[in-house]
Amino acid sequence: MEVFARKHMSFLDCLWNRMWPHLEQHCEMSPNSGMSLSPHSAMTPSLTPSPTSDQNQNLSLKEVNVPSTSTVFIVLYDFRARSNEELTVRQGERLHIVRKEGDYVLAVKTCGSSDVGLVPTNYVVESSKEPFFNEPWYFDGINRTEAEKLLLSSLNQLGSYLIRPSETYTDQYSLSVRVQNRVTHICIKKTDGNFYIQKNRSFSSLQDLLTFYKMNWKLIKSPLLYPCVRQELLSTDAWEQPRSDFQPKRKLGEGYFGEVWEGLWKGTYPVAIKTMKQADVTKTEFQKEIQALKSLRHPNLIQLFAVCTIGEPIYIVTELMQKGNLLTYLNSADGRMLTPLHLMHITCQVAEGMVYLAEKHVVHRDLAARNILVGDNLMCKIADFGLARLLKEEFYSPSSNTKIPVKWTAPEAAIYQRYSLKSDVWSYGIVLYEIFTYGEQPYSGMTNREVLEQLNHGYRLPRPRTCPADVYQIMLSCWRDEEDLRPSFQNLRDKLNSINTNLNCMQK
Ligand SMILES: Nc1ncnc2c1ncn2[C@@H]1O[C@H](COP(=O)(O)OP(=O)(O)OP(=O)(O)O)[C@@H](O)[C@H]1O
Repeated sequence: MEVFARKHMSFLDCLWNRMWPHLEQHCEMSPNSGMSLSPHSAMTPSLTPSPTSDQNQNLSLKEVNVPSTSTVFIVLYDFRARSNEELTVRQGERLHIVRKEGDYVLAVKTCGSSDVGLVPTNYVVESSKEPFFNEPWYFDGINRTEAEKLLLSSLNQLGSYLIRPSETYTDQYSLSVRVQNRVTHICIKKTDGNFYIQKNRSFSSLQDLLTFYKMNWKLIKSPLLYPCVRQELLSTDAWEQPRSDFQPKRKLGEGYFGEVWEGLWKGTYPVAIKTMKQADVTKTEFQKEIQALKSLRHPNLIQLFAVCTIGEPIYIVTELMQKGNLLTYLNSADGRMLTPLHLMHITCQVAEGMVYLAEKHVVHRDLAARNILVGDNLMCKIADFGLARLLKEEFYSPSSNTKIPVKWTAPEAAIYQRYSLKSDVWSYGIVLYEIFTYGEQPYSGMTNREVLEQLNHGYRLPRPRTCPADVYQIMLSCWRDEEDLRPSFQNLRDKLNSINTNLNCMQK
């Protein structure tokens, strides 16, 4: 009875294993026998002993490197692990292959357990052998989040769709469709080789299923108009956080990049949320810059907390600075009370942050008091480093002269876009001017064109009344025509620290 049931109704293996658990023993084979004792032995290929290697024992996904682009393999036959080194897999499951080891592959399941183990090579087949693998709408090896990211990107539109293997169930697929600004995921089941969404309508191929639901899209409430445009996925990592974790509460301001909101992370932690439209940034640049921001950490730089790049608008989430930007702060009643000693303290902090950026070879391009943020105890932090480069050319080019902050920008950068650490040094000189004038507009009353003309004739901003003479000399050195003659940020920091120390001593 048992043999008959197993032979003729092998798809009920789970049930038979429960009813006759002892036979599972029979399914196992001696590691050295080289032949299968499985009841399916007529169908399954023969086995050679797996390579014994201590390395593979108890490996988990964390410990092995699975290339994100690795080909997905499908399991052809159930395989029960006979030692710690092997991986139990079921027909239809999908695997990433870590490497080949003789007649075995070291594999990890694409979903579920992250255990790594050996599976006989002849028990698996590349998923590219599936009949629909080359269809434009079929996306192998992507998960729900990645599908959403692709469909919601600006290259796709309402009605864009794709089919992907289910993350959770073997032999199931998901039809992901963009409906307005969200994605719906519809489950496609497969039974006896037929695919269906609704039990009473099954199709022998995914192609047929799609043809039907394109015509009868109201049944799934999602028009299927365009296969999803393929593109490199924005990488998902620990910085990517769900949009729903952030609640914008109060608008703090607006800049070229979009709006900035005070908000809460998970309902409790105060954060600043900067919003940017996907359409305004070049994607590869965005990736590069955000990657750079993630690696920067300094007490005088605004700390990046998280990003939300799935959907619109992009969120860049940073620490919240309670007192807002330095320009507004200097102009405020509190700011007006600051003594030259306080002002020196601010200049030193900004210089410290810029030394760090210089060491990391990051050019700010938009250093200005409006991009420095103030917290409690006059803590100052530089913001927006690197963001200027994210904007598409037409949004931030000298030809659209209203956009470029000419009065803060070194002439070679404003005219020839020759940005460098030394053009940042020029801008730092302007920040010193803003600090010692309590936030006055530099070159007040002059147009951008007049500023560039006057600078070319050797004109420089005058010394602010509260500015010590040696600090004004530093400002002038930042505005030297020749970039090479301008001081480095290390040099500026050392000089300002020593002036600050002297001032402090004089006060005592
Ligand atoms: N992390 C933050 N904490 C508190 N306030 C912030 C934060 N980031 C920005 N703000 C506020 O939001 C305003 C707008 O910021 P945003 O960076 O978009 O524009 P900007 O720096 O003023 O101009 P631009 O970006 O065009 O140079 C800032 O001036 C500041 O007052």
